[in-house]
Amino acid sequence: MPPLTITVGVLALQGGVVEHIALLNRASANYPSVTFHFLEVRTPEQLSLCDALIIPGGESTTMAIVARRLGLLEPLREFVKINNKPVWGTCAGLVMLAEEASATKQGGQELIGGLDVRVLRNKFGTQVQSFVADLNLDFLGEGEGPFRGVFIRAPVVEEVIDGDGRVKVLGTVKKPGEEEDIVAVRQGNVFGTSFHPELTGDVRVHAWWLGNVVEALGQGGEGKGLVVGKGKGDAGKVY
Ligand SMILES: NC(=O)CC[C@H](N)C(=O)O
Repeated sequence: MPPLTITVGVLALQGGVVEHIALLNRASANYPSVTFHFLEVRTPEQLSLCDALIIPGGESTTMAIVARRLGLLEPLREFVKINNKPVWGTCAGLVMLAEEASATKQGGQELIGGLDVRVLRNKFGTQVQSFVADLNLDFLGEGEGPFRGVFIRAPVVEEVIDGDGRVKVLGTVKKPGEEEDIVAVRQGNVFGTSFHPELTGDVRVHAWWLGNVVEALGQGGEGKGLVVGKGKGDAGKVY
């Protein structure tokens, strides 16, 4: 069996690209039998080399305009919704992966979609209202301590618009005096977080997601016997 090689792209039109790549590199140490390539993606050709993709934070309106100009919007939609490759969006990336967004600029903004949710952009206000909150992310596994969520002009999921229960809520935050907000969701191959794990130095969400990528790529090859994921329900599972 040939060794398993996985190429993970990070959409690099703007926003927190190098931070994601740094944490992906660290997370990849959890999967020593897999060869990972991490690739900055700016063209449809580069996207076509990827098995999985991260869409970073930044500004979703700008990202959509640049993606359109570079001919990337349709290939991204195909990547997420037709080829069903694993994709993770953080903050503006979550906005891009939503089917609907409110608080958009006049005339709306283009989205990639894939998550049957409506996001509310900039839920907590402007840059100066950025905050950090300890989150209980059960999917990280039993007994894991809280995860420091960094929220910067963050969106939240204001409504799940899929009635079939395909959208799983994986994390919430509750600010004092406010309602609980949904800040992490997954629908099949698509994962989104309102917060920025790449800015924390805490590798756990990246390691969990890479474990999912390895699993999704379904691996025979070297993946056989690989222990991945400490997520609920798959602790110690051998793929
Ligand atoms: N930190 C971020 O990614 C901010 C997201 C930005 N407010 C948007 O709606 O696109």
